[in-house]
Parts: sequence; C-alpha cells; structure tokens
Amino acid sequence: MEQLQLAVIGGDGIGPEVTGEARKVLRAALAGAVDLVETEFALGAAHYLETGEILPEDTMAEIATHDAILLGAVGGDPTDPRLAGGIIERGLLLKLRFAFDHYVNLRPTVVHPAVESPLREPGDVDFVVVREGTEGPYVGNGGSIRVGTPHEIANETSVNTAYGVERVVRFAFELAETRSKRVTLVHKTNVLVNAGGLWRRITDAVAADHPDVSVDYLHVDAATIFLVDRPSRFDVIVTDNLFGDILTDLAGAIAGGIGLAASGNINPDGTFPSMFEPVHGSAPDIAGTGTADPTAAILSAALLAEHQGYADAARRIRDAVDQDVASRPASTTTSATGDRIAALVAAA
Ligand SMILES: NC(=O)C1=CN([C@@H]2O[C@H](COP(=O)(O)OP(=O)(O)OC[C@H]3O[C@@H](n4cnc5c(N)ncnc54)[C@H](O)[C@@H]3O)[C@@H](O)[C@H]2O)C=CC1
Ligand SMILES: CC(C)CC(=O)C(=O)O
Ligand SMILES: [Mg+2]
Repeated sequence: MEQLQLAVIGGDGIGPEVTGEARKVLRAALAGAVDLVETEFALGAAHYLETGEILPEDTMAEIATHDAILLGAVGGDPTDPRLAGGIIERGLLLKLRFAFDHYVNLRPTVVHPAVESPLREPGDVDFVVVREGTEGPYVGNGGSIRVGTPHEIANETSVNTAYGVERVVRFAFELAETRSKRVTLVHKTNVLVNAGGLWRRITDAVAADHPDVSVDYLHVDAATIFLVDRPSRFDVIVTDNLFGDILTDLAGAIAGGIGLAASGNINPDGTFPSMFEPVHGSAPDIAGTGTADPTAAILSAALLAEHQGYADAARRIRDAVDQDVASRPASTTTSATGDRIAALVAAA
C-alpha cells in the first residue's frame, strides 16, 4: 500500500484541537487505500516558553522529509512580553512558508447554501484567493529608529520581485483555466505605485498568454466592498501576501464563519512538502472550551488529500462536510463535529 508521511504541527490554542479532528477525518478518508503515517512535532508558543526552542534546523530538516504538513495554528497570548514581536508567527510559521517556498497560499471560498451567511444574497459564491506566500511586507525587511521616543520612525518594506510575482500570477491564470476563466488582480496601484506597477505589468503580460481568461483589477479597498456586496463576481483573485491575508479572513466571514475557511501553502514545484492549515489563528479566547469549529482544518485536510493525488478522498471529505453543515446541531462540540464528519466519510 502507498504510504503518506504526514508531519503534524498542532501548535497552540485551538490548533491541536482542530488538527485532532482533521486527522480523524483524513484517516477515515484514506483507510484501506493509503498507509497514513503521522508524525507529531511539538512546536509553537507553548513549546517555546517551555524549552526556548522555536524551530531548530534539525527539526526543519526532519519535517522536510515528509510528503505534506498539517498545521493547526501557532501563537500565544499577544500580551505576553516573552512572545513580543510575533516571535513565533515569524520564527515558525513564516519561516516554514519561506524555507519550503510556499509561494502559493491557496484559499478557496464557497458559500454553502445551508450555512448562515451574513450576505444578503449569497448567490453562487465560489472563488479562490491565490495569495503570494513568500514576499510582500511579511519578509521582515524593516527597522525602527528612536524607539520609544516621540520621534520614533518605523519602516516595514514590502518586497516584490518580478520572479516572485510572475510565478504566483502564472499559477492564478493556470488555476482560472480549470475554473470559470476569470482573474481579478487586487492591489493598491493608485498609492503603492512601485509594487502595484510591477504586479500590474506582470499580470498584463501573463494575461497575454491566456487569451481565454478575462482579467480585471480592483483596488483592495473596493475589493472588500465587492466581497460583501457581490462576491459571485469573483473566480480567482490574485494578490500579495498582506492583502491576501486580510481578504481571506473577510472571505471566511462572508462564507459563514472563519471556522469554515481552509488553506494550503503550496510549493507547486514539489521540491518541499506543502502545508495545509485553517485560515484562522490559535483563538486563545476559546481554546480548551471544546467550541472551536474544526471544519476549516478538516477542509484543509481535503486540500491536502487532493494535492497529494487522492482526489476521491478529498471529494468524500467535502461531501461529508456539506452533509454535516446542512444538518449540524445548533449546539455541538469540536470533537462531536469531527466524529460526525469522520463517520460520514467512512460510510461514503
Ligand atoms: N496560521 C496561524 O498560525 C495563525 C496564527 N495567528 C495567531 O493566533 C493568535 C490569535 O489571533 P487572532 O487575531 O485572535 O485570530 P484568530 O483567528 O485566532 O481568532 C479570531 C476570532 O475568530 C474566532 N475563531 C478562530 N477560529 C475559530 C474556529 N475554528 N471556530 C470558532 N471560532 C474561531 C476566535 O475565537 C476569535 O474570536 C495570535 O497569536 C495570532 O498571531 C493568527 C492567524 C493565523
Ligand atoms: C500570523 C500570520 C503570519 C498568519 C496569518 O494571519 C495568515 O497566514 O493568515
Ligand atoms: Mg490571517
């Protein structure tokens, strides 16, 4: 039987709770077809506070030997001075994304008819945000002077390379070819003229290679209006790391809740393992209460299965989620939701 070596990083807060349920469902979906070998890696803010370790080089090298990574979420109490400066988010999560060249951060949104969406007219909402994952303002290129004085100046530089932008824009067009053949570039070219100009020129050049794909452009502020007012206009949105981060929390909210929003950090070249995680964070406000919705992590496991070539397992997970959200009890728990979905998958 084929083996799938899965690295699991539960992380902090609700991370281990939701990955626990995603693993149950993934096991059910692959049972009998794939030998799923799961290796847990104790990493995150809690692990750092206990051991002083964030992401040792040998741990990263070991993770790299796996076929794929399932991650919950990382990050602890933001008021804890020992975690200041996003030390875990940058030193662990972003480090993995950068080191494993996860240049496509894929974030699909579908509004399920049975889900209570805040949209007035949910209509036919099915779009994917292709967020650049290795550049932009997240690269840590900045600095401050006169810190703590009234004259402090803080800079954060957004790095956008022609190489980095072109490869993610090409991915977005290729994805659109398999969908409704519409790409929307989202940026802020009227103000961020240097980065915006590069994104615009590259999008226009790549569009010329895809004459059957229609292309439009929205400033990011206007894109937030359309995401609420008329999200059915979108098919594939391509955007930078920061705008994509923000737009996809909004996309989760319009689709019925952040607990439903899945993502994949993809290394399309296959040189490194891709990493699948819910869009949400570690939600310290609800950690340990058993109320976290594991659906986003479960749908991330479906993306993982699909990416690894197990399309049938992915389809069965998504069908089971659809069935479950259509009949979900008003009051439920994290583990009960995982159990129901795993049972539906096993029965399919
Ligand atoms: N990929 C990752 O590891 C991410 C980590 N973070 C980190 O997570 C920590 C908390 O960040 P926040 O900004 O509060 O964002 P968050 O996404 O953790 O929480 C925002 C709100 O959504 C709710 N929520 C999130 N996931 C949910 C779920 N599955 N079911 C039900 N409700 C859910 C939370 O209870 C909270 O009210 C921080 O340390 C942050 O840096 C944030 C985003 C992504
Ligand atoms: C902590 C951030 C870098 C992660 C995040 O919010 C995201 O990727 O959506
Ligand atoms: Mg985010």
